[in-house]
Amino acid sequence: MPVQESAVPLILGEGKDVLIQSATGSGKTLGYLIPLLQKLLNELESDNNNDATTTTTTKSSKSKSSNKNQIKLLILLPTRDLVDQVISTLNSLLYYLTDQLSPPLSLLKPQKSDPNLHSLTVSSLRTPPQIVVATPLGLLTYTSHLTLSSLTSLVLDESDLMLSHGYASDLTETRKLLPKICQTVLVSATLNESVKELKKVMLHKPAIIKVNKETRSGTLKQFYLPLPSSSDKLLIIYCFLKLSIITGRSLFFTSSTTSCYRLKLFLEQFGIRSGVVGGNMTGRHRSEVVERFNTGGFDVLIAEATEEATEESLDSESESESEADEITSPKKSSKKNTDSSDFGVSRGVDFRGVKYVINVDLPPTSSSYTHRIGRTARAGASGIALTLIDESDEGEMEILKVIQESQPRAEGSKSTDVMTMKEGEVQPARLEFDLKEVEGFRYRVEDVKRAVTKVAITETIQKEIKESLLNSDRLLEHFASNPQDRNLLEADKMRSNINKVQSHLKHVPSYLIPSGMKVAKPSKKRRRRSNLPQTGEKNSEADPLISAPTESRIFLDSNDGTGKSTSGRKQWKMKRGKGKYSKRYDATKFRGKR
Ligand SMILES: Nc1ncnc2c1ncn2[C@@H]1O[C@H](COP(=O)(O)OP(=O)(O)OP(=O)(O)O)[C@@H](O)[C@H]1O
Repeated sequence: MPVQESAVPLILGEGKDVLIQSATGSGKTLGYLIPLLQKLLNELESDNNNDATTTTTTKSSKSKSSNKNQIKLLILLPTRDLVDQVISTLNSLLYYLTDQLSPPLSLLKPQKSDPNLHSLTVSSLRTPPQIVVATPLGLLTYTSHLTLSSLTSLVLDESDLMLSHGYASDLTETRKLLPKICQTVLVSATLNESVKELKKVMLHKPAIIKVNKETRSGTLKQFYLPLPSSSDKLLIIYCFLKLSIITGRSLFFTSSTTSCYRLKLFLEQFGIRSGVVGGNMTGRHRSEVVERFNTGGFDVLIAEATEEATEESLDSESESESEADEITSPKKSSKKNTDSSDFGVSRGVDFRGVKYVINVDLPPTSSSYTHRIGRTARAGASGIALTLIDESDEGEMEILKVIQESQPRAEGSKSTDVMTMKEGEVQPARLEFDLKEVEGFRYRVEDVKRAVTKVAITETIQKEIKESLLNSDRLLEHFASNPQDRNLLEADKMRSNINKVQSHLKHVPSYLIPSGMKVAKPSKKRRRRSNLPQTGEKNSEADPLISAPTESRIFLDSNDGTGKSTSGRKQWKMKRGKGKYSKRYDATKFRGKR
């Protein structure tokens, strides 16, 4: 990966301070972790060699043990979710190094749901590990229990978000604890005022690594779909999922916890399993849901994008000229950290194999848009981003324009690509989809929408919170000594009025499927060749409630750049250059004949 090719020699070979600015999903995390871990191993080895050559044996053994128990590498991140993610990546990298390095320690501000976290962390700090991963606030919570005087490397990851999370004063405090010489790496996907601010204050004669989007090997195609009103969004989501226009792992971004659960309950009624990651959940619960999604537990993940309100004001801020020895937030009033502010999933979280990012609610800024769509097309893979827009809302249309200005033009693609786009087209490009094609589904969608009541949504949220508490490791001890609390929660969890799923809704009646989207019945010969089961077919023909076709009709079949579905015969002709797709085809002659 280009970012790693550049970062490793600069960080490890030249020992420079480095600013890494590269697109989402381009491999920045390993870009700094690998060289810094190697540097750490080199330091430990040289410390050990020095000890071996020291003459007094008593002295040497003392210093050996102390070297092993000093914090050498500190990684700061703006959210708890990112701290957990980096700890998990580190644990995999350190798998074969357990005899040389102790497990990394995370420092997080204790929350009400983690009453024992503080004492556990303090006891871990009695024999400090070499690597600490923390949020700035988490680090400052434990300063009286640790020393950073031996630190040799510091990383500020997702640094563009650091100041918008109100960490300016915390970072100023942290700087006071650092030794004078400490190699620092600043990492960000975007270069905004926060990053410039931090660069000025934290880096000394830095090398700058800027990897352009063009170096990405997979393609990220961006579309928007204007809808007459926001109430059409659920109709589109239902149709795209049920008609297999969207297949594979998809991430749906909404702007509130309620919209997350409304969508989840709505999809549930149609037999579509999904998971939610929202601000109402504990960090551990969120990590579990992400892990279940990453390992194929379900294909639809609905995420609440919470951190974007703070970014909004940042984006519009003009350049601030601050003194170079104090970190100030580019925002006029710095937002103070709260427990919920250090959560965010559209930034940095590594959702694996995401094929589609769907913005159910429009992100407020171009920067939050960039980060959301960066959850797909990661590590050289391809992906599609689709944003649903309420065209009656002028504000949304304005934001769309700003987003389009910020995004690269379409690269253009061959007919084999998932979705064809014209070279140089503005992105996100309009997806040509006629809502009339799916009008037949409106009745059932509206019916189900009515069934997803506010009460049902609130109960589901409460149920999730109870589930979170029941599964909490940290409350295990409490439940062991207070079983009545556990029983109360269990009983409460069962008392729910959430609507029962109606199994007939799982199926899509074939008479409702638009003709352009019906799968052509293959010939007998082709059926044999593709080993399709020849029995049981009668049933599906006789039953009007057959399941939807499993192939994507719009994204896969659209080769004419319009996004409209095309028939199988047209497909065949296009592929083989027959008929009007032949090079020798003369349109005037053809018209004459007719
Ligand atoms: N050299 C590599 N070969 C293959 N996969 C890689 C390589 N480096 C990183 N990856 C994978 O690429 C994905 C994206 O990497 P990473 O999370 O570091 O991206 P990022 O640039 O930090 O993105 P973001 O800005 O969204 O945080 C991860 O799943 C990671 O495991």
